Amino acid sequence: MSLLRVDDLAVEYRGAKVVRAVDGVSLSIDAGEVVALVGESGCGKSSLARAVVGMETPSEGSVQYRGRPVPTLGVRQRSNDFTSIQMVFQDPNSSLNPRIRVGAQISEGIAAARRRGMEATRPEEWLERVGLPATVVNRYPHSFSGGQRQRIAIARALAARPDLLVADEPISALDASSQAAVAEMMRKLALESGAGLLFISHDLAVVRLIADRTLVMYRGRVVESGATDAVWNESRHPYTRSLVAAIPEPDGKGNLPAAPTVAERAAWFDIVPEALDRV
Ligand SMILES: Nc1ncnc2c1ncn2[C@@H]1O[C@H](COP(=O)(O)OP(=O)(O)OP(=O)(O)O)[C@@H](O)[C@H]1O
Repeated sequence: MSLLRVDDLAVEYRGAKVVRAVDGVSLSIDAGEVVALVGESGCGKSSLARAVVGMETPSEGSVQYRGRPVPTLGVRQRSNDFTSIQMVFQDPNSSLNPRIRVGAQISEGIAAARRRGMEATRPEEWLERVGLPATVVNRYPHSFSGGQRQRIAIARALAARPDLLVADEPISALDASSQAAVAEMMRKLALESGAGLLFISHDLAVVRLIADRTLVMYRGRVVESGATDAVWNESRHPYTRSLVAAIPEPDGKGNLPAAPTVAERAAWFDIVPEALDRV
């Protein structure tokens, strides 16, 4: 059974006119798998993510987590079963409480894991895992940079020991130099705990670095999906080809590069593989 299964999902917003933001999307994610959802702004990625975590009610179709329908958010928060789904948003300020010390916020995640019978961990451990010193545990969010705050939001989500982590544009608010490293860190930490990761981004270059499978979304529909390297090297849909073509070509001849190795990917982003262990 898949960890997450989305079947023929539609999400509509009803105002003066009906906006069909997600239009018949199906996907599945297994434990230990990183699946990326890419597409331009407004194509429906956030609407899909919100439906996956129960923040949006499907107009059609279904979202099943471990074979059961995902309940709406209020019900989910009261049910220990569903604290095993965590979400990281683009803007860490929307998920961190400015009046609570970061260590206490990470402890909320730890408490959620404890309620599901997981062993106790300390907030300092999670800070160190996301590349921050344990000594910052008693500071408030305002004393950190935007990038550091996002690391704290990721630490809090991971401290809840999720089986499924849904990350909606988690790196787009970070400065360019740390985007790839934070994305790689999320992959590493999610997989270390055996979780599945749905990584949403408009940036195919970073997705190429971390995702096992990629789905390309265009105007509410998935127009292409498959192993990331196949989507990269053998994309069929013109929209995917335009996304791929927008990324600088390493060979300079207009040919798509062959599937890169992990070391090549790391080099492409100027990451020393050892450095990935430190972020
Ligand atoms: N609450 C809402 N009410 C009405 N329309 C909405 C609402 N939320 C999103 N939409 C519309 O649904 C469509 C998809 O939006 P969505 O935010 O899901 O896309 P996205 O790919 O995540 O874009 P972005 O990367 O800019 O967040 C857009 O046309 C958007 O204007």
